[in-house]
Amino acid sequence: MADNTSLTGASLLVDALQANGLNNMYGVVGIPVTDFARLAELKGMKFYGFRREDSAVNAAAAAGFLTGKPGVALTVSAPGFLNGLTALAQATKNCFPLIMISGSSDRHVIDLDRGDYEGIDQYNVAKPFCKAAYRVDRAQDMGLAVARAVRTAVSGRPGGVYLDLPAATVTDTVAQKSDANIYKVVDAAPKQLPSDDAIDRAVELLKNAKHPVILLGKGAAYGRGEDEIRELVDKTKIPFLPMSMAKGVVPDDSPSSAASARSLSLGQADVVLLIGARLNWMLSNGEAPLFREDAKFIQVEIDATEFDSNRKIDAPLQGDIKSVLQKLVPAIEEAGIKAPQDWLDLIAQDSKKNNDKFSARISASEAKPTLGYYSAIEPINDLMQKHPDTYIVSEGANTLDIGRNLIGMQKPRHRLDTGTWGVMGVGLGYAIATAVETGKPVIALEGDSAFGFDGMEMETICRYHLPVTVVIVNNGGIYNGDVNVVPDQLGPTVLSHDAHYGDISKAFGGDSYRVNNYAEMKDALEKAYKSGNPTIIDAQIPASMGKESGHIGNLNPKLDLSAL
Ligand SMILES: Cc1ncc(Cn2c(C)c(CCOP(=O)(O)OP(=O)(O)O)sc2=O)c(N)n1
Ligand SMILES: [Mg+2]
Repeated sequence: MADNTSLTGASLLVDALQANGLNNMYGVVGIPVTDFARLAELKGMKFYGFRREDSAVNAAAAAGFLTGKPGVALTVSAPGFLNGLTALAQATKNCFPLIMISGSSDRHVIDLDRGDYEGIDQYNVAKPFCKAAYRVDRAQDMGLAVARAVRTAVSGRPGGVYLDLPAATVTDTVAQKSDANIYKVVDAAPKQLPSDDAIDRAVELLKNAKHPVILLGKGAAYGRGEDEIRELVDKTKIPFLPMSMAKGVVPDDSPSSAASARSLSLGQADVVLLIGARLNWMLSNGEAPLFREDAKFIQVEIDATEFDSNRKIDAPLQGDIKSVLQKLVPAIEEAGIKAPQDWLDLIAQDSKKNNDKFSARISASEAKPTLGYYSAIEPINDLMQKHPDTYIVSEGANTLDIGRNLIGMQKPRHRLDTGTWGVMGVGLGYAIATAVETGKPVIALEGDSAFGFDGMEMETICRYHLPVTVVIVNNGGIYNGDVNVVPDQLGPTVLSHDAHYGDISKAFGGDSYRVNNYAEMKDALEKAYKSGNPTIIDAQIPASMGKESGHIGNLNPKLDLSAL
């Protein structure tokens, strides 16, 4: 490499990323970052080229969730930056650490609005959608820029950081490398411990609880608190419920799981211990009837402004999850706290009733000659129990919701899905980064509409020959495929039902299967898993299957269209 290249902003940026242990980059190149990406590869980074920026930034976000280090994404300016912005915002909402680097224009051109090639004020546009935005205008500031980006992304509540990289900085130089002051951030995410008073307050509440429950959010998975949480559940037998991406923090088949008795366990709980879970829309904002009006809440949360966001928190425990639990669990054990047996019996009874109903639905679906949601997804659950190292990524509505309940997880951080915003189009980007970062097989369980948002990334999966099996549950529509409102006009939710999505995989050298019943689905899944090849399995189900908006139909305003 020419000597002066090593003194450019581009080279110093790579040095600073590598100094902080960041060696993978997910992006789409073009003006002004193409050579920057090439230089990154020449200096030992791995660059993964995508077909669209939102998938690349989603991949970097997933890498952040899985590794605890910020994922790194790269986009071009303006349209590429804007394509990545949704994923940057989604990462911030999900509290996944991520640094999105976008090429940009020089300030003097933007600020005088002189009309640049792909010129918008990206630095200011990004701010409302991320944890912080920084702009690096001089090569000499590169060490500081990356240090700030890394620390901001992972400290406190993790999130997305935008790093604006003007074209001029790419080629700007320093006289000597040391001028850029490149260093590894010291203790990027410092431990934060709760006060002894806060611990005592929480223990006091649990001591008197008749109906305690533990609610685990994706923060508990990200915070790597599984050892402490498993000990807490094992020692106290307090029933737990995992939110979607917290599944596996405690194995779903644990006898203390109350997931099958969700309404009863939350609706009758008198003390709720929230661990890395926010009382947002996914938990009815903490309101009745999901929770009792008189329920008391203990909340483990790193961001104090989250407390009382939706209802009074009686025992706030501020700190990082692992540090809080390392103080809280021994204190609970010392107090000899155990869940009352009558409460456990009540939950066990309700769980058995609901599990019996669920199993009957699965067996009925498996017995049918055609495929349904349950018979299409149950083979994935079977495979997961046999191979718990496998990762699951999922998106859709019914496909997502039924899959969440049907697929039991044994390990933490092995399930990624549409997250707090329920965003479609995350699946394949998440699957790619999961396969890259872990080297393990990934199953992407997709609704047919959801797959359409990022289906072209199947080419990326095939190009890097990743062990990703994409199962597309095809009911020919958004939620379902047979609601037409105007004769001989396709309804707004209707998509192609007799579709051969598998051909997209074949087009790029991947494998494909089309299955119409349980046995065929089971067989195709086994073959795909064993092959380690990129694969699409087209699981055809009737267009009539699927509820509008899956399990969150209550959020979709209903109009009386019959009168029209
Ligand atoms: C970016 C984006 N656009 C649109 C939606 C709305 N939406 C859409 C378009 C969904 C797809 C549902 O259809 P599917 O085929 O993926 O799954 P099922 O048919 O099995 O329900 S789920 C949902 O909330 C969204 N959540 N995110
Ligand atoms: Mg569908």
